[in-house]
Amino acid sequence: MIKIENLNFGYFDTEVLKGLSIEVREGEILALLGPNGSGKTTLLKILSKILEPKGGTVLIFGKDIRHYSYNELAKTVSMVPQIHRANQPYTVFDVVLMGRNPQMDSMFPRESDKRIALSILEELGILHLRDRPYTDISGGELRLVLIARALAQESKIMLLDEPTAFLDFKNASVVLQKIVELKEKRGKTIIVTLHDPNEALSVADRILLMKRGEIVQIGTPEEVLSEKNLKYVYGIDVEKISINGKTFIYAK
Ligand SMILES: Nc1ncnc2c1ncn2[C@@H]1O[C@H](COP(=O)(O)OP(=O)(O)OP(=O)(O)O)[C@@H](O)[C@H]1O
Repeated sequence: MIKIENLNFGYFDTEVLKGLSIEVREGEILALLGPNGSGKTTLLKILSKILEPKGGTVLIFGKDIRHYSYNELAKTVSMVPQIHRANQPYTVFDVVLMGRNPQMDSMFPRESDKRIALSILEELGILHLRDRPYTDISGGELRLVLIARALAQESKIMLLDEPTAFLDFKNASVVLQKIVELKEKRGKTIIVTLHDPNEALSVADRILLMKRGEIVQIGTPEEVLSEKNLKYVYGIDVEKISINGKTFIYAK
């Protein structure tokens, strides 16, 4: 579904992604894990054509990302950014409706587009915010709105950059459950950056562990989240414990 070969990228003279080769399988949740600055967001920005590779290829459904128009790519790939500056006081409903743009033939949303936006707001438990300006909501509420906007896009591939950042304990768990549901019920392919290995353990089919723009290991959570790998990547000692058949990782 996504095939990345020998991908290189750098900002100015600084190399940030160094010869990455990865295949992302249809219908899987791939979690990107790695310390701050390891290149996770940069990789997502390349997959959503915000940045262009400096070397190597990215194929999405067999087609080079360079040959996708922005509109065509937006039908296939949606992105929930890590940082979003809300400038204009659009209502929450209008922001979510904007997610329908790539699917619309004219400038005007159809009734069906509005229905989709409303049902997504309801599904994420933020229907009560629909008429509020999205400049005047909390950081966690804004994150849910951005997730709703990406869902409204109805793309096969979703990229989520730290979707649980700023969320309270309950909403973080709602979003993680939603990610799993999106895969299981809607067949989405999801690439998600996370910081907490426990969150990655709970949702990911596979984990890509990165350090300074390179792949440390890609594989199942059990394979990748070894004490040795985590020590190598984060420089801390961790311990894995099992409670009722579930594994948890904590820093010692
Ligand atoms: N616009 C930019 N201009 C120059 N350097 C940048 C820019 N954006 C990111 N970088 C640098 O590229 C490297 C990778 O950054 P990136 O944001 O991809 O990492 P990350 O793994 O997503 O980090 P985090 O977990 O902190 O979000 C870092 O060294 C960062 O300082």
